[in-house]
Amino acid sequence: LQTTCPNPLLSPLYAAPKQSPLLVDDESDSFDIPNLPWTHQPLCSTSFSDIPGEKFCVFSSASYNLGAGVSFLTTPETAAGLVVAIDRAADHWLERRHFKPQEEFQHPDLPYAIISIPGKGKGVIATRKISRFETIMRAFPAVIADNAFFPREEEDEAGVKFKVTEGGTRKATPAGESVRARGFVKGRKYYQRALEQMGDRQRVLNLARSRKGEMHVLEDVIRTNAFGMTVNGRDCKGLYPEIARMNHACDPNAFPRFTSNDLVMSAVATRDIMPGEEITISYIPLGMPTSYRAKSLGNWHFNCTCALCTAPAEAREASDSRRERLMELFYAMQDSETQYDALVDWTREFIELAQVERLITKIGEYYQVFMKLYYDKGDPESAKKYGEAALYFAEIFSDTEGGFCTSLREDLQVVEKVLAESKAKSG
Ligand SMILES: C[S@@+](CC[C@H](N)C(=O)[O-])C[C@H]1O[C@@H](n2cnc3c(N)ncnc32)[C@H](O)[C@@H]1O
Repeated sequence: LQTTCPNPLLSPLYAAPKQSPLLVDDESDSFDIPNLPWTHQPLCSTSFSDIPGEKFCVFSSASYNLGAGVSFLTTPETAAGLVVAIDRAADHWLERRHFKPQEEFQHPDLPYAIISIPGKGKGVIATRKISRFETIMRAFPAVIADNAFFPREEEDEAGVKFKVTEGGTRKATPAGESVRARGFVKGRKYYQRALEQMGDRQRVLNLARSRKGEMHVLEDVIRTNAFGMTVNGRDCKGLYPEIARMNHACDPNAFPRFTSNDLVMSAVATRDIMPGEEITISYIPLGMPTSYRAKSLGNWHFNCTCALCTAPAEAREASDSRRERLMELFYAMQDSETQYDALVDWTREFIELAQVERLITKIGEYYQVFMKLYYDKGDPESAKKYGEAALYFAEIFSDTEGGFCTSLREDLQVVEKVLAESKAKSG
């Protein structure tokens, strides 16, 4: 009986760089060691966490990205894990030429320009034809902040206000005190520090704001412009100033793709884009009907004027009914009572509707589910077909080294093994 891990050093559990020389905080004697990118002593606090003693700090590198700089509001462990990714940004120096604090921007080597768009502030348009699946832009972060810096406030059925923390624990708020107000005050010092330590503040301060006056300017900019993302297993908001100029559309022609190994956020074209066409991304989950989208976009504090939301009622209703049917089919297909023949019919119907609704960036997700369904129904051939297609799209639109692609590759290996075994048996 083996009671200890045979090779503890290789276990991912042991990979956390607890004793790593890269792990520093406000109490470290020296953070000025050769491998560290930080240009300032971290500023830390234990008040952002419900876990006793857990620290969150501001880590900044003013020299990152040709002096544009970056600040991370995160734990010392996560910051230590980011050091290698920060270094990798150097590989992309050619694509960072456009990092200048201009409000409007065009460069002959880049396929887009940032211009004013009536009713939407600034926006990004194509300056030449961009082909489907082409990477339009690669953006580097100005700030990545853990969600612990953004307390949410919710009410229970009796109307009592709760602070919802990162770990999901709920704390009742003292009567009459606004948690949002407390959150703002607490974070203010750290946002200010993150801003001051950034090389190029204008790059961030020029960005759109939607809640003026209520909170620290950096928090407002982050809430208006940042992407939700997972970094080292933690939920964060990432501010990528150049890509943040892209406006929202409910049927967008681009998709933001985050790669964890270099912290780059790219915009990938989901279809051919013609010169002069606005380049858009979706700020909310794709494939939802109008009422859900309006509610979701309410959190972004603007009324959507995209082509789908302003389309004639007939077109919107037709799109809504296709989207509702897609959801209905997706649940029905996953019901354990579903027979194989029905699964085949519904898969065909589902794919046709998803094509009409142009949900190409969701295809990887859908096909992963289809792979599992066909595998469970004893059809590994079809499972393999959907698994391969899922991986093809996942590698275009998501992090090739991330969890989704990795699990797809592992699932495909299982399916291929089963197929090889059954072929060996029959042959
Ligand atoms: C992330 S910024 C996008 C860039 C922004 N237009 C700018 O000037 O920097 C988000 C803001 O852009 C505007 N916006 C984005 N998409 C829009 C849309 N579909 N309809 C109307 N306004 C939009 C809203 O003011 C929103 O708060």
